[in-house]
Amino acid sequence: MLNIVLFGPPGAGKGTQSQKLIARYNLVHLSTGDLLRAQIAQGTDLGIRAKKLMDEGLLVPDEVVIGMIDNALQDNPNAGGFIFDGFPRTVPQARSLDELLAKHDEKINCMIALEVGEEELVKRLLERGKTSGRPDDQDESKIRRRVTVYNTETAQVAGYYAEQKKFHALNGIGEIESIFGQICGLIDKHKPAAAETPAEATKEVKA
Ligand SMILES: Nc1ncnc2c1ncn2[C@@H]1O[C@H](COP(=O)(O)OP(=O)(O)O)[C@@H](O)[C@H]1O
Repeated sequence: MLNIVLFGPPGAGKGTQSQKLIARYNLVHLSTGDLLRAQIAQGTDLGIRAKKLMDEGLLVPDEVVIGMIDNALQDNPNAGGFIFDGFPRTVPQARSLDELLAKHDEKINCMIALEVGEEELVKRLLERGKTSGRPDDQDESKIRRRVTVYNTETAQVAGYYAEQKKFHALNGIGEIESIFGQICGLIDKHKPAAAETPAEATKEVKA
């Protein structure tokens, strides 16, 4: 399996690049933002509680998103791998993700961070807010709060993956296709050599 964390502040382009990556590598896209918005649309208790926080640009509690990811991993036993988008957003979430993947004998292969400065993020999100219908995209002060939450609570997740030598940063400003090409270059360098594993395993069994 190929498991990638796509990382970066709100508006960095994670969703756009995820769509292209799932097609190229046959992966399942797990966006905690999308999963939460699905809960809101269904009017579940979880959705009602999460909506208040999301509309204010604050994070929902770790155990809520960790539970959703746990369920999603179990719901996709035959996936070729996953793109985690918008998750993990805190160090406890990153630790939990490692534990959940370990239960399935899996791990994160690489984490790719898209770097974009605050003024560009605000511009992009206000533009997205014109059509996305997302309350958190329509108010500049809420957008800036999301960027601040990213800088104070989420940015340290990069250090967690750097310690595991899995952190890679790319400039998120540029042509979508060019950024996609750079992401694919990194993935191709770090993806597991699928063909080698079974052959090695067979050799060991014989020996
Ligand atoms: N992993 C997470 N942990 C906590 N809250 C989350 C997480 N993922 C999404 N959220 C909530 O959902 C909101 C929207 O997330 P998302 O769709 O990823 O948007 P964006 O990255 O564009 O801000 C966040 O501001 C936060 O309130």
